[in-house]
Amino acid sequence: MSLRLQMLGTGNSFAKNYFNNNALLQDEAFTLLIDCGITASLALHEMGKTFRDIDAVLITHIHADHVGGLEEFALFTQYNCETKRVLYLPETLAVPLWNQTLMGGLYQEGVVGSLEDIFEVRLLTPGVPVQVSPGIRVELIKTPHIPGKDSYSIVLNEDTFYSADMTFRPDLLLKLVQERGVRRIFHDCQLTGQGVVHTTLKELLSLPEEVRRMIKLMHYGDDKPDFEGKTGEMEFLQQQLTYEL
Ligand SMILES: O=c1ccn([C@@H]2O[C@@H]3COP(=O)(O)O[C@H]3[C@H]2O)c(=O)[nH]1
Ligand SMILES: [Zn+2]
Ligand SMILES: [Zn+2]
Repeated sequence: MSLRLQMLGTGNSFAKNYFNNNALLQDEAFTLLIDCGITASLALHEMGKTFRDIDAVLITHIHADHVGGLEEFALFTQYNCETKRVLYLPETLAVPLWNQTLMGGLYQEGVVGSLEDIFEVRLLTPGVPVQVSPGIRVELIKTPHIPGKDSYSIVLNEDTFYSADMTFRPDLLLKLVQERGVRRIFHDCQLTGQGVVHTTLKELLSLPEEVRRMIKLMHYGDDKPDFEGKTGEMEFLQQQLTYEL
């Protein structure tokens, strides 16, 4: 079964030359959006798409470059689509996503009082795989990002790791490759500075060559052109390009 990945954007939260790091995953008849940042609708527009083309959205964590477009997504589907879209949500994010992010703009007395009034909410438990569509199976892994702010990376179809924003976890990456058979890694990559809330290029370059060859870099800054040819075996994911998985 063919599976295609198309990054709406590959930028970090302050990038101006790249859209937010959000992804489309498509099998024959299903389209999953992974994260929905501030620039999501504009990025989709550039791709000749709208939120109508999305069957489900999965949220990895609550930062504006990952959820800042959900209000527009919600209102668009509420008033332009016949069916509710599915919202795959890590169970610990359900309350904060509504109470701390979406309620302000979406609450409407007697009309919208919860996520369930807009989305078909399906809560995800880390470590419990869910078959989202015939060709897309997701399993969450809680990964470190910002203390006290849950963030979840994704194992896709047993062979692909899609990192959320996360700090360096070489032990996890090695375990995924050596014990779970992961063969492809899409990873958050901060090109300069210390890895306080992200994984740095320097840290990823410290991984064994076998693992580096599996990695494509994403969630990078506008300084990316300065690092072309300086990432070893790891390639930069290009936004809006379609990758056959
Ligand atoms: O303790 C903190 C919290 C946040 N930040 C910045 O805010 C950004 C939020 O989006 P992001 O997760 O893509 O990247 C984060 C960082 O750039 C930080 O540097 N240190
Ligand atoms: Zn981010
Ligand atoms: Zn983040």
